[in-house]
Amino acid sequence: MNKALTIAGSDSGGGAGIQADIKTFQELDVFGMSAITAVTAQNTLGVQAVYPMTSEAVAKQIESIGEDIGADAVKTGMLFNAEIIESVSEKIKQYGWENVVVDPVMIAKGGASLLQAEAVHALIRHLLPLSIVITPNIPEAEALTDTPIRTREDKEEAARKLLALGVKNVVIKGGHDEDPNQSSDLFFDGTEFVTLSTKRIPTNNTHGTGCTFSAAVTAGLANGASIYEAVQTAKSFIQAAIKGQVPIGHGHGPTNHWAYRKSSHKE
Ligand SMILES: Nc1ncnc2c1ncn2[C@@H]1O[C@H](COP(=O)(O)OP(=O)(O)O)[C@@H](O)[C@H]1O
Ligand SMILES: Cc1ncc(COP(=O)(O)OP(=O)(O)O)c(N)n1
Repeated sequence: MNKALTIAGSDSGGGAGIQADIKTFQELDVFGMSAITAVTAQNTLGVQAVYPMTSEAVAKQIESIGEDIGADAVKTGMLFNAEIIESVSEKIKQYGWENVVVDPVMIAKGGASLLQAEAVHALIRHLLPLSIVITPNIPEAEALTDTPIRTREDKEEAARKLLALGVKNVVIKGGHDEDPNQSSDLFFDGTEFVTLSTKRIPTNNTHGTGCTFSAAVTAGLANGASIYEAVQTAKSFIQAAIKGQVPIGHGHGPTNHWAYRKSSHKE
């Protein structure tokens, strides 16, 4: 039984955060566990409110997993503030977890802040060096590296800068790219750049794509895949999930977490 822990925020609308992560773990045959960092009141229209947990409450949830069940892979998502980042980093070190996927969540699609601006430094200093792979979108990669990203060369430069910060592997996700035809993610392991491209699906129902993608990478690692294999499967998983979109609510609907299992959506 392979087990994965997500340390992230709750999305009441069910499309992103803890809910997206646990659904993705389940679909990829991994037993999902959670440590909740914040409760968001959220739906397809946006984030209406954020209620952060105390760093003690977050640490305690992680201890409950670490002292008893253990985890084959761990993912972090919304961490909200520097205190939570520091206590999560301490606990990851305490339990010796190495398969750590950091999705450096900063801003939700509707513009709500999911990470305080002053916490970016804590993320870089404490958490990024503990990760096996990080999965920023383009604005997050720009914020972490202070590099504007417009071209492929800019992406490569940002990826190099992230490795210089102590990151071992990075996937810069391409959902925010301007290419109308392809959605291309750039993988870099310090040696080779690999582009993973799929057809861009014209839809507004992309709420939770980043969470779902990084959760699928985490599930792959929990199942014993290599980092690159886990990223490849995650790319197929998110493509199927966007293609099989769930048109609910009045804004950006969520992706379909069971679509990958249904072969008709696989590419
Ligand atoms: N419209 C789309 N069609 C196909 N793939 C997409 C689309 N939007 C995002 N993706 C993919 O979804 C994943 C998450 O990317 P992105 O949207 O950039 O993350 P985030 O939700 O963190 O902003 C990436 O693999 C990206 O290529
Ligand atoms: C609780 C919570 N965590 C993370 C996010 C961001 O999710 P993401 O996958 O980046 O998708 P969008 O919000 O950008 O659609 C979130 N919204 N809520």
